[in-house]
Amino acid sequence: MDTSGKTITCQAAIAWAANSPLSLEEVHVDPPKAGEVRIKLTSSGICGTDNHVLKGEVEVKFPLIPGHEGAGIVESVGEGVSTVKPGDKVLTIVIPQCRECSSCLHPRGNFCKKQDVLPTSGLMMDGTSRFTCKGKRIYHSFRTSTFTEYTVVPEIGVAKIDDEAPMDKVCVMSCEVPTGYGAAVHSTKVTPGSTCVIYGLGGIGSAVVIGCKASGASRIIGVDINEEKFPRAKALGVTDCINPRKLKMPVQDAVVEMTGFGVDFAFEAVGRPETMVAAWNSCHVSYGVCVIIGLAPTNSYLSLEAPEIITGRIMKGACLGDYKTRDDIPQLVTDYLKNKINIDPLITHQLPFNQIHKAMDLYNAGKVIRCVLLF
Ligand SMILES: NC(=O)c1ccc[n+]([C@@H]2O[C@H](COP(=O)([O-])OP(=O)(O)OC[C@H]3O[C@@H](n4cnc5c(N)ncnc54)[C@H](O)[C@@H]3O)[C@@H](O)[C@H]2O)c1
Ligand SMILES: [Zn+2]
Ligand SMILES: [Zn+2]
Repeated sequence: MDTSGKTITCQAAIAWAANSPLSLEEVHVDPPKAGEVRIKLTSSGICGTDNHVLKGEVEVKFPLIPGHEGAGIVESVGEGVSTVKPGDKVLTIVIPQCRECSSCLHPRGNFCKKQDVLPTSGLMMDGTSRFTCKGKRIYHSFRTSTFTEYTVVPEIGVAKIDDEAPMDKVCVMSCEVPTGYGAAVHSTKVTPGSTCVIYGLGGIGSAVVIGCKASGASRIIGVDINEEKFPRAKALGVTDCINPRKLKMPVQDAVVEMTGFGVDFAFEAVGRPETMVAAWNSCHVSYGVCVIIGLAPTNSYLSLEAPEIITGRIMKGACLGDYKTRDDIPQLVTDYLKNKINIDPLITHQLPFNQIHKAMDLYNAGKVIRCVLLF
């Protein structure tokens, strides 16, 4: 049946408020307007950022359809869309690439001015929503919203990928892999023989480990308060695992002691100010590089010892591995198809979309690296 130009009625998970269970509802998805693309989702990961949204830690508007780490097939396109067509395999990307703003035009910039993360409006670029449920407007999540059978996203946030891509797995290429692997191999360029520490061994931290290992790091220290994460982290290349709650000293002091002088590269993949400060203080004071990946709660601040800043250490934030998203992420997918990156260990669970409650329970119990929802 040709659905283009028509409203589609389908199933979606709605968060009606912060800290309330997701509710599976029948929603109406409007056709894409000019510059927009409607996508039939095939898979979506559940990322730590979705958890921050659901817990009300980052400021968003409710009710909303969460989810951003999506893969799917283009169903229809709005006026003027030229880079994708119905039937194309695509990923939804949180940080778009408009190719026109100051970030996109800079050789290193990737935080496109047309993003809707910091701050978030919950609306498409024309200030309206494409979702309704029970007569109510439902907000978008970072202009992605992937916990739904169909979504509408801006063309500038759609990456067209290889026709051969396995659509049940490749959703993690939308966020987890570029963010974690990219932070190590692209944002920071971890050097062979270097020492690294990763705070948080969830989905993103595990992808950082893969990147550090691929770059030839000689020592990779993993820090997590959930020791169930340790066996998988070791299988990916972590050489030493630390549980800060079992230490008699601050975790950063333990890392400095273990390495003699502090690490070459520290990554924060938790999203809390205290682990960001710990990552900073784990670095070699002169040449260490601290990369902040975790998304801290809205209105939180870092407190650093100001005199210590002159010693030479670098602190850097990174979103989606600093990649030019629409240009570079499809290339990562092709590298996966050519067996240059192995993303399979990052997906520990797959469940049908209508079992999203079970998937959230597994996530909240700390059992998964990534659980992928299948449509
Ligand atoms: N910058 C980006 O582009 C980007 C992209 C995706 C996700 N993120 C952020 O990265 C962070 C991690 O996301 P994820 O998907 O890996 O989440 P996750 O829930 O899979 O992993 C988080 C891990 O941190 C651990 N943890 C919690 N408190 C800790 C502490 N005090 N010390 C050490 N470990 C602790 C948890 O046990 C868990 O293993 C989130 O803040 C998320 O918002 C950023
Ligand atoms: Zn994400
Ligand atoms: Zn831009």
